[in-house]
Amino acid sequence: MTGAILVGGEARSSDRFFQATDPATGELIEARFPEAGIEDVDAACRLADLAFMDYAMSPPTRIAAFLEKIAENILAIGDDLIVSAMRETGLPRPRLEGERGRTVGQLRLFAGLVRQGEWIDARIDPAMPDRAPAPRPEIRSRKMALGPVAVFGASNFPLAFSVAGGDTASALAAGCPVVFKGHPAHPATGELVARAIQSAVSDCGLPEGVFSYLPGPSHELGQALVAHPLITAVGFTGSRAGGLALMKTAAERETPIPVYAEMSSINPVLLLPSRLKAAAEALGGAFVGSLTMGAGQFCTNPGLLLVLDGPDADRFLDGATKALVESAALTMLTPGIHAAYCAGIEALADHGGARLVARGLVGEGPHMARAALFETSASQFLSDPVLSREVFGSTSLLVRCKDEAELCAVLEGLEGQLTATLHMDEGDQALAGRLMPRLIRKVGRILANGWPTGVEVTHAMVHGGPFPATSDGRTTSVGTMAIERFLRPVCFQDISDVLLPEALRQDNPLSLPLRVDGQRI
Ligand SMILES: NC(=O)C1=CN([C@@H]2O[C@H](COP(=O)(O)OP(=O)(O)OC[C@H]3O[C@@H](n4cnc5c(N)ncnc54)[C@H](O)[C@@H]3O)[C@@H](O)[C@H]2O)C=CC1
Ligand SMILES: O=C(O)CCC(=O)C(=O)O
Repeated sequence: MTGAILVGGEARSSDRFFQATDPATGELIEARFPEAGIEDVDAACRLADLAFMDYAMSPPTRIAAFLEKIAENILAIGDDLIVSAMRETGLPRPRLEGERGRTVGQLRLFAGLVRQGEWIDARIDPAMPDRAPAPRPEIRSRKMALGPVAVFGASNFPLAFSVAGGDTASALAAGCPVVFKGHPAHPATGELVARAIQSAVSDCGLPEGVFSYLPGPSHELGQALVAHPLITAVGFTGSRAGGLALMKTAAERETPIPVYAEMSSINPVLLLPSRLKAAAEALGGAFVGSLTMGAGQFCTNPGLLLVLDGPDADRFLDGATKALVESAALTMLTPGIHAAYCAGIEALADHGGARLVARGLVGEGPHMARAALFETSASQFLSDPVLSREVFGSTSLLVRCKDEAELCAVLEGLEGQLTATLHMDEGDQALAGRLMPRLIRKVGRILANGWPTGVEVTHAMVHGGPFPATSDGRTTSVGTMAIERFLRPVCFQDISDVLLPEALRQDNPLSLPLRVDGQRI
């Protein structure tokens, strides 16, 4: 790791440098990293475009082997990767080791998906030369990669949502070269992973432009990347302001492109009455575990609790308070995120419409988050949009609803969400059934009797949801369905076999699953 901008196979430097902060001490980390400039953006995008068709038309086995090689190279970095991520993010070792496992598992899951071939969605509608009154031509189609993709990593998952995270894995799986904008909060960790990908490109004999890495803190860098005419789509996880700014740039280009941005969510948790009666205090304690995990720096953090008012709501608050007042303060990812968290808590504490229920322990480090829990009434909540704004970190607001109608009004007033959680038992089935259509309209994932933090990476997972949880609620950024974001269908009508992509040739040389005249074979 030398501090470099990686443009294809080349390591470049710059005359501008930046440093990361160790959030545990507040000190700058000594290593200096070159800031990528507009010329690097242009060179990376041109190389990506040059690599595109060769890479996209590769047999699935070649792409799958590449994804597996990336996973292998990441593991080969060894403990340096974990140590670097700990220093740059303040996250603890077990969490980062788990995240490395998730990252590698994600790459391997996509490799399996790519090999299996269903994602190509090869379809053949045979010609009907004798059809009357007019013959039908032969029609074949497959899903094809969009082209070079710009990916922005998140600060809160320096491995699983960063350089080799879900957006990169799904774009590479689809056959799209990736130009990655490095997150300025973890440049050493980012570069270690970027070099692992760069080596995998050469180990697998792929064109160098399949991957480039552009580190830097400036918005201009990210903007130039999204505006670059050779970029065809964007993957992003981060703030609402950042996601919206990139969506605007993408929409205003001469050729607008899709932006898949995962932004803000407060993840309502509904504590239904029968379950609450049975387990109010225990639920309060379990809730605090999810709230404070990772200093609450999850977009799936349970930021809103909805409850029918009554003594069981008080018992829940008692249980939560007991756990919360003993919860340790944890270091946040960056001074900026910590400052935004403190400002958010202050705004809620000063807000006449919300009452502070409890705070966690005070920490000793410079950027430590004390957990917080507030409560309010549904009528207050409904009358003031400030109360439903995300405060990124370990804080949550309990809303007391006087009846089911008020609970439904609160749900209907919410913006789009990544998740909604039901705590329920058999006695709550009927109410849950009435709430379900409302939840389906609002969120990407509905779960029962668990907590929303900790997303599984699987085939059925949806980590998405209507705006502003994401910029496009039709998709997911976690799980194998994420590949769909970077594909488009291309149809071949009466094209001779020799000109067809291999995936659609008559003798099915890739042994792909096919849909012939609508039937799976
Ligand atoms: N949705 C989620 O999962 C997450 C949300 N956040 C939110 O984001 C806040 C700040 O955290 P960051 O990780 O720094 O997110 P951020 O959105 O500020 O930055 C993410 C990436 O986008 C780039 N970027 C941001 N604004 C841009 C703009 N206007 N033009 C071009 N590029 C831009 C940054 O340089 C960085 O590479 C947090 O306080 C939290 O509210 C943070 C992490 C994850
Ligand atoms: O909860 C998780 O595992 C994922 C959360 C997430 O996507 C995020 O915070 O960006």
